[in-house]
Amino acid sequence: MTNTLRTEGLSKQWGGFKANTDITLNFEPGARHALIGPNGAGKTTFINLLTGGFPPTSGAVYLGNHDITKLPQHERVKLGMTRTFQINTLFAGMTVLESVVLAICERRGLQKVWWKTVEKHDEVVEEAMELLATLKLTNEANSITRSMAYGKQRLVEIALALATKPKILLLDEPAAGIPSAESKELFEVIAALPRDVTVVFIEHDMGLVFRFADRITVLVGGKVLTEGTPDEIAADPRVKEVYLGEAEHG
Ligand SMILES: Nc1ncnc2c1ncn2[C@@H]1O[C@H](COP(=O)(O)OP(=O)(O)OP(=O)(O)O)[C@@H](O)[C@H]1O
Repeated sequence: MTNTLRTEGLSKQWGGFKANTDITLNFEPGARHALIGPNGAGKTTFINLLTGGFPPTSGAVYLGNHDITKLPQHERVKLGMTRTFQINTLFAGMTVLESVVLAICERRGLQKVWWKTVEKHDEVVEEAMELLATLKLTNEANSITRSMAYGKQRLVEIALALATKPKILLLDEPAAGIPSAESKELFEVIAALPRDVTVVFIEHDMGLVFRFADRITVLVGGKVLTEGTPDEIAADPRVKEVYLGEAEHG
């Protein structure tokens, strides 16, 4: 499958410290794939290796038939893999619609001409409104992003990532710092995204993970402990041990 993301023997070492060791994983197209594990397990490091935040010490990342291990982040985005970024000060002061229009123009290479070509402008606004509808943000189209609830701001970040038309969307704790009612709503929207987008996400809230993931990978000490369906993971005594041990120490 051209949309399959996979890694082979991916490792990252900081000096003598092994943050990721020999991670070989397959992300099925359309999956809602959660990465879980205790603090410091190497989840964010792994996402950074996938997106090109920094290079691996060894191993490879493939998107379909492309070996993307050495590609910079923007090239990976062009091939269909993107992550969310915190809304920067420029986007925070704009309306939701303006931000998404700008992101779509960027993808279409229209950033220098869009305000001149009314016809294209209409097309872009239409695409932006469709995207906002997918994310249940239609009513917020004209709101200034920074004035919105945090849960809605996270959705705007996802809208900006989706404006690049990704096949793979990577989310590092999308619900961090938002009230639980809003995070459930956020995950409902994420779960309902079109199935042509594979979603890989890190999440600490096990309620959300088991409700919304269809595959789960457990990382411990930088290595894959196990991988499977939510039922398989819930029944795995090694996983219980890791989380019970963490609870006892915490
Ligand atoms: N740039 C870096 N230099 C040195 N060590 C790093 C660097 N980035 C991460 N680490 C270390 O690698 C380990 C894994 O960190 P990482 O952030 O990937 O874990 P995590 O599973 O995402 O943790 P959390 O759930 O707490 O966010 C940690 O011990 C961290 O201190």
